[in-house]
Amino acid sequence: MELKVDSIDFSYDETLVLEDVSFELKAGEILSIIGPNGSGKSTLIKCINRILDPKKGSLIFNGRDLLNLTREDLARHLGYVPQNESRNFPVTVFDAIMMGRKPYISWKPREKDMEIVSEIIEKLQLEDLCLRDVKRLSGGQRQKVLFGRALAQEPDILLLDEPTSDLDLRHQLEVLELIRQETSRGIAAITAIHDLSLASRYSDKFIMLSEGRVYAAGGREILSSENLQEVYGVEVAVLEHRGEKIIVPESPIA
Ligand SMILES: Nc1ncnc2c1ncn2[C@@H]1O[C@H](COP(=O)(O)OP(=O)(O)OP(=O)(O)O)[C@@H](O)[C@H]1O
Repeated sequence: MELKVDSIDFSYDETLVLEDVSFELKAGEILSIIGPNGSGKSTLIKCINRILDPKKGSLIFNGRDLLNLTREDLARHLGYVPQNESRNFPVTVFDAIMMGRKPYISWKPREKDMEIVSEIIEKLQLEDLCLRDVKRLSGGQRQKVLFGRALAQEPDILLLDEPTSDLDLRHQLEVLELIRQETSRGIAAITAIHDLSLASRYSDKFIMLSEGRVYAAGGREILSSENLQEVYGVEVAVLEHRGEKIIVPESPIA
């Protein structure tokens, strides 16, 4: 698996919100997109998932232009977890996760689809909720269901837009551990994330966006107090705890 994003631009109407964004991703890697509110993280994820079409540049997946893939192909290769999603029709947790199998089902789920969905429900410890309407879940429970639906797609790349924003400490770790487990089995993940300490712990590489441009890209070394101060406009202390970086925001820069 290889994804090459080369020099993409995107604008909503006339306003350019992504400019000249490039990066590469390989099987097994977790890439975190970081940057302040409005810097373009969700827009970039939506461009990769083809919800939005970049105005310029290319997205090459395993040597093929992503623009040439059918919706069904895309859904077999890319599993998207949106920041939030509101549905107007009732659907149970089980059925919501089964929706991830849609690209593989001709008219009704097979035994294998049922098994995959049941395994995911167990992995995410959603057994007690599996017949509950998704609308009657807490924000964090709903976020886990969206993650489960993406896993059910058995994608090559998981695209996760703030997958832990509604989760408590325990569930944040559980979901990030699951992402790591999945990537250790050969898929890749791209995650937009605000928690820089968690990002540091669980990511192999980073792109730091500032006003739609890549301000810095690379490994943990880009999480320096200089870069973070410049991009987020706050004084930041970068501490070490058991070999991991802990990012502590101290005070806004006047
Ligand atoms: N549908 C839209 N129409 C017009 N402008 C939009 C739209 N969606 C986002 N934008 C603008 O595009 C820019 C990038 O937004 P985006 O949601 O990608 O940022 P983000 O980094 O994901 O932010 P956050 O951390 O707040 O989720 C922002 O200036 C935002 O106001």
